[in-house]
Amino acid sequence: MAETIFALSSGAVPSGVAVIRVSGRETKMVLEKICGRVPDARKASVTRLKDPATGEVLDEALVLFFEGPRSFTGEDVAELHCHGGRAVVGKVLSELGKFENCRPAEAGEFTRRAFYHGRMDLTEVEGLADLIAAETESQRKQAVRQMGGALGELYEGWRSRLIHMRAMIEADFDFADEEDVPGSVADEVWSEAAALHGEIAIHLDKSKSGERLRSGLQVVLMGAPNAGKSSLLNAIAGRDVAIVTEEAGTTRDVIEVHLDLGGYPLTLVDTAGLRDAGGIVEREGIRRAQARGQEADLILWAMELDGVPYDDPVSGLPEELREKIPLWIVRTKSDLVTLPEQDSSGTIKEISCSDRNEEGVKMLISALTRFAEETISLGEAPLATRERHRHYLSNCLTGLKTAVHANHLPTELRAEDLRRAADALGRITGRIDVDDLLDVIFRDFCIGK
Ligand SMILES: Nc1nc2c(c(=O)[nH]1)N(C=O)[C@@H](CNc1ccc(C(=O)N[C@@H](CCC(=O)O)C(=O)O)cc1)CN2
Ligand SMILES: Nc1nc2c(ncn2[C@@H]2O[C@H](COP(=O)(O)OP(=O)(O)OP(=O)(O)O)[C@@H](O)[C@H]2O)c(=O)[nH]1
Ligand SMILES: [Mg+2]
Repeated sequence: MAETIFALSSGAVPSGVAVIRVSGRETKMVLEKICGRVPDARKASVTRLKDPATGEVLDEALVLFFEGPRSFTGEDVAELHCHGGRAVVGKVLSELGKFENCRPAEAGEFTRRAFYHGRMDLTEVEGLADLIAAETESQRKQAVRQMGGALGELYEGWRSRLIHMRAMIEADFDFADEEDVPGSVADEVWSEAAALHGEIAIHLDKSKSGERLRSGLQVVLMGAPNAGKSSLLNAIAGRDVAIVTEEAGTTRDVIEVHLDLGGYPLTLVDTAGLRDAGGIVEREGIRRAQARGQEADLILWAMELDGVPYDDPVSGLPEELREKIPLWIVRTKSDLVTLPEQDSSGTIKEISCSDRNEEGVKMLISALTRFAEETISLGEAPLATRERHRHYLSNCLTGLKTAVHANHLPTELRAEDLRRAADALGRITGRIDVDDLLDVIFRDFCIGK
């Protein structure tokens, strides 16, 4: 933190305006040298930026100064809102680099300083990263909520209940020898711990939803060669994404399209048609198709309405994909034959469509939209959104469970399990030693954030 950092915080140049952010101890000195003065804190002022050595005007900018600790990072912060030309931005950044103890910021470093100075907890930091990555309304909503502290507050609330339980147990120790204090305090604590275990278990159960919302549902198109998968992908995407030919074995690579279905994110994946193929390239394509199928939230099994026996419609689908993953049969090329009665028996859902028939494609899109709504419905309660959260939540549950059930063990040991449970929650919010986690969390940030 000894160094002052700077970076372009707005998007790619050229742009209408470019925001260059500076944070750290030298901020005031930088402003004096480059603007001629330190502007009033938290007031926008139009200022000429000058080369400190020659006095040459670099740009006319809007300048903001935030005096620490009332700033985004908690340090002195300046923002130079310059014109967004490549040369302007390049020149201002290079002048900033000439000041002593000033250097370009690393990815996420401003936010890292905000975390370090206690302006944000780790779940808020993650929420901010998610907000910048958000592509759909539901993702934006979840991220704004998490950035605003909803998830962190939930976990800190649970943690303070655990800390309170331990305090009760310790108080019970202190009074244990005195006759007039009833020995039931501990019993109460254990029933409270059991109740908390229940709450956290429910929350953990729903966490898959939060993660799916963050990363988008994976829907994988699979089927025999020539079934019409790529045509369907193009029809749903509304553009010509994948190559379509009458040759079986056209698609080899995995092709992804990101869709926004009623605000829910869904990635539709086109894959190579499955068959016992000879060529090396096609075989590799089929291997990748099956790997994507394994990770899918839903498989769309494409097959022509005509010509394929109805007794085993999914023949060709690897055994291991049949049971685990929801699967819809999509009868393609429905324009070529008259439709049989729709059969919607069992868990397998059937939809008929054709890339030549808008109605069928629309039906499929609305079925996918409903699937997304049902799978990742965004309720009122904040959801865990990362594997990291789930990991520590289950550590917390283990601690709680051990404490509750170990009634044959001395209370000190059971209290120690409560501490472990509380620490696991503290690792999620970043209140408990997290140095080892930070690099991973900040790795995905943009420079300037
Ligand atoms: N120009 C600009 N726009 C931006 C940001 C920014 O840093 N600069 N933000 C960031 O990337 C976001 C806004 N977030 C911010 C959060 C806190 C503070 C801040 O100065 N907080 C002080 C004062 C709060 C107050 O006056 O109410 C504090 O928390 O003490 C600034 C921006 C989005 N837009
Ligand atoms: N009439 C009609 N032809 C279709 C329809 N969908 C696809 N086709 C034709 O069927 C052939 C194969 O279509 P593709 O979309 O390439 O099939 P695919 O399943 O992606 O095939 P592979 O990539 O080889 O596995 C092409 O000639 C398409 O024009 C449809 O709805 N109606
Ligand atoms: Mg194809």
